[in-house]
Amino acid sequence: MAAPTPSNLVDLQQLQLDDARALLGRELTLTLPPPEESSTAYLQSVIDGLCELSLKDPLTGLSNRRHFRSVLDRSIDVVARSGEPALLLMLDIDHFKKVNDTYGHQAGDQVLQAVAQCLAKCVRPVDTVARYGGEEFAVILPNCLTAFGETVAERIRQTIQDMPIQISPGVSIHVTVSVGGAYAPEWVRSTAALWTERADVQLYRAKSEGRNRVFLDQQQEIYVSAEEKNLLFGHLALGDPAWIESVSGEVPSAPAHGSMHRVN
Ligand SMILES: Nc1nc2c(ncn2[C@@H]2O[C@H](COP(=O)(O)OP(=O)(O)OP(=O)(O)O)[C@@H](O)[C@H]2O)c(=O)[nH]1
Repeated sequence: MAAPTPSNLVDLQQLQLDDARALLGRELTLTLPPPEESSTAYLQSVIDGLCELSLKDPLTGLSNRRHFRSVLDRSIDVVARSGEPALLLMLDIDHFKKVNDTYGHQAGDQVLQAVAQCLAKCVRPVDTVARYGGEEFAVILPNCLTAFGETVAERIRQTIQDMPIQISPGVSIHVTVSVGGAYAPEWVRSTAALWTERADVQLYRAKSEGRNRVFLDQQQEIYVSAEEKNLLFGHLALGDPAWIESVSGEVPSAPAHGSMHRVN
C-alpha cells in the first residue's frame, strides 16, 4: 500500500475528527496543532481532548461521575495509608423540579451551571467537585481536618443561598441546597460505596428535616493499636519511599504492643 501523502494525511485527520464528533454526538472544542505539525502530534491532541471530555460533565464542566468515582477510590487509599482526614459532601438542589416547572428546562440548566461554578469557587483547587447526577453534586475534600468540615459545608450552603441566579434579562432567582457529609474512616480500608452511602444518609436527613441545611456523619471513634496498624498497613509502608527515608533506611519495627492511637 502506498505511503500516505501530505494531502491524504489531511483527509485522514479530518476523518478522525469527524468520527470523534459523531461518537460524542456534539461539537468538540479541541485545540489542534497547525496542519504542518506531525500527524502524531495531531492524534495525540485529539486523544488528550477526548480524554478530557470523558472526565467532564458537558453541561457544567465539572468532573463527571466516572471521574468522581476514580478520585474517591484514590482518596480511600490515601486515607488508609496516611490517616489524613478526607471529607465527602453530597449536595442536592432543593425543589429543583419546581424551577424547571416554573421557568423551563433551560432556566433549570442555567441554575445547574451557576451552582456548579459557585461550588468550584467555594473550595480549594485540590478538592474535586463533580456533578453526581441530575441536580446532585459531590465534593471530595482531601486533607480536611474534622474541625473544619462543618464550616466548609456551611459556607457552601450559605453562599448558594445568597447567590442571585439570572435566568433571563431582569429575572433572578435564588435556590438552596441540602448537604450531607461523611469522613472516610482513617486507618480502616473502606469502599467508595460505603463512604458515599454514609454521606447520602446525611443528605437524606437534611432533606427530611426541612432542606437548606447541613448534616455531617458523626464519625465513630475507632481505636487501632499501633501494632494492628503495622500489621494492616506495614506492607504498604514498606513500599513507600517517604516512610523508608523517615527511618533512615531501616525497616520499621513493630511498635510496642498495647500503645493505642486514637483515630477519629
Ligand atoms: N433542567 C434540568 N433539569 C434536570 C436535569 N437533570 C435532572 N433534572 C430535573 O431535576 C428534577 C429533580 O426533581 P426531584 O428529584 O423531584 O427533586 P426536587 O424537586 O429537587 O425535590 P427535593 O430534592 O426533594 O428537594 C426533575 O424535574 C428532573 O427532570 C438537567 O440536566 N437539567
